[in-house]
Amino acid sequence: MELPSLRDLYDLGAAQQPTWPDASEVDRVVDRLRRNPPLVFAGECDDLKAKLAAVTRGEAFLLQGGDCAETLEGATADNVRAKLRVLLQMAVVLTYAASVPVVKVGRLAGQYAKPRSSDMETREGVTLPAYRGDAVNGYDFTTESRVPDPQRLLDVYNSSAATLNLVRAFVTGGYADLRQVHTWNTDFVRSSPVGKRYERMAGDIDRALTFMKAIGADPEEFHRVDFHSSHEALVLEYEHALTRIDSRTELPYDVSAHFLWIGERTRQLGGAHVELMSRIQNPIGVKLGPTTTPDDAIALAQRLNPLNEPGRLTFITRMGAGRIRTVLPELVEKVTAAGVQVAWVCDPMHGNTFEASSGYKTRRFEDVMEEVQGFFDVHRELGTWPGGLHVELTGDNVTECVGGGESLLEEDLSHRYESVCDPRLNRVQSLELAFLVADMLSQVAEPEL
Ligand SMILES: O=C[C@H](O)[C@H](O)COP(=O)(O)O
Ligand SMILES: C=C(OP(=O)(O)O)C(=O)O
Ligand SMILES: [Mn+2]
Repeated sequence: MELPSLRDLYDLGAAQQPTWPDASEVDRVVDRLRRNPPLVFAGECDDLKAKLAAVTRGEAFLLQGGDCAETLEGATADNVRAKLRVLLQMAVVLTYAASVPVVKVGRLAGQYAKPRSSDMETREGVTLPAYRGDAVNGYDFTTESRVPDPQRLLDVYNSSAATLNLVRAFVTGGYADLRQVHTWNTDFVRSSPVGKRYERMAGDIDRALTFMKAIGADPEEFHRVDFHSSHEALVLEYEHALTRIDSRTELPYDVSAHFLWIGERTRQLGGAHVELMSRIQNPIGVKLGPTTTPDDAIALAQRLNPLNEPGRLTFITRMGAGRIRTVLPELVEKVTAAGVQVAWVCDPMHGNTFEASSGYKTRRFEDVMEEVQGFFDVHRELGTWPGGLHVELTGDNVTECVGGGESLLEEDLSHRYESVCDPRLNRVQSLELAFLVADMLSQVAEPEL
C-alpha cells in the first residue's frame, strides 16, 4: 500500500505543526530517522490490538497513563521506574478489586510533542513562541530555546529507545513479578491511608500466591506483565519517518509506539493526522472533546476503521466534569446505534484544567473523580462498557493537582510543581483514583442480582 508523502499530508492541512526554520535540516533528520530501527515490532501492535478488542467487547479494562509531556532530561532510570511502579500498582488494584483483566499502556517512550492553545506565550511583557514539547523546542523562556530544532526529533527517538529498553527489562526481568507487589509500595506512600489499604490488598495477594504455589500452580503470568507504549501522533515528520512496511503483512505500521492517538486539536476529518493514522495498522485512539457531535464520531470511525475491526479504534472522551453527563449519552448512544465497534475510554484530565490564582495550571482531584463517575454512570445507563481510563500522572510526590486524600491546596502547588505542560496526579492521588475506579468497576463487572 502506498503511503501519502509528507508533502501530500501537509497539503491536506496539518494543525499544530512546528515552524521549522531550516527545511533542509528537517530533510536530513527525516532521512536519518527513516533509517533508524523500529522502536516496536508490528506483531506487538497486533497483540495490543487483540487486547483492545477484548476491551471493546467488555472483557477487559484499559489503563493508560503517564506524563502530559515527557522531557529528555527526565528520561532517567529513577523516573521511568517510578512511573512504571505506579502504573503497576494501579493495575493490580484494578485487577484484584474488580477481577477484570487490565491492559497496561504507558504514555511514555515517545510522549514528547504538545499541541498548544496558543502559538505564543507572554511572560512579564515578553512574548515568545509557546513550548511545544521537547520534540520541538526548549522549555526555557528564552528566544534561542524556543526556536524549533529538528535535531530534537533524533534526541526523542534515542530517548524513547532507551526508555522502552528499560521498561522491557523491568516488565520481563522480575520487577513486575506479582511477588514484588509489596515492594512497589514505597515508604512515603505506605504511610498514607491509601498506602495502608494497598498494603492490606498486597498481603491478600501474597497469601493467594503462596497458596497457588503450594498446589503447584505458578503460571508465567505471575512473573511478567505485558506493557505497551503510546503517545499522541503529532509531529508529522517523526511519525511519517517511523511508519514502515511490515515484512510479514506488507502493510504499514507506525513503529514509534504500539498505540498512537490523534489529539482533540488535530482530529479534522480531512486533515493530515487522520489521513496518516488511517493508513497504519496499529491500534489507534482519538480524543473527543465536548464539541464532538455523534456525526463527527461516526465519520471518524468510518474513516479510521472502515472494516469496523474491534480493537483498532478507541475513543478517548475528555468532556469535563460539568459536561460529561449531558454530552456523553447522545454520543455513545448514536455511535453504538450506528454499529460502530469502539472501545470507550475516559480521560478525566483534559476537560478539567484551570488556572489557580497563583498562575499554576491545575486540576481538582474531585473534578477528575466526578468525570470518571459520570463516565461510568452514562455507560451503565446505556448498557455499554466503560472500557478504560486515560490519565496524566507521575510516580513522584509532586504537587500539581489539588485535592485528594492529602487535601492539597492551591497554596501547596509551588512546593513541587514539575510538569512542563499539564498538571499530573501524584503517586498517592493516582492510587486513590485506582481504588475508587476499582469500586466502580467491580459494580459493573458483577451486577447485583
Ligand atoms: O496536553 C494537552 C495540551 O497540550 C495542553 O493541555 C495544552 O495546554 P495549553 O492550553 O496551555 O496550551
Ligand atoms: C493534548 C492532550 O489532550 P487533548 O488532545 O485531549 O487536549 C493530551 O493528552 O496531552
Ligand atoms: Mn496534557
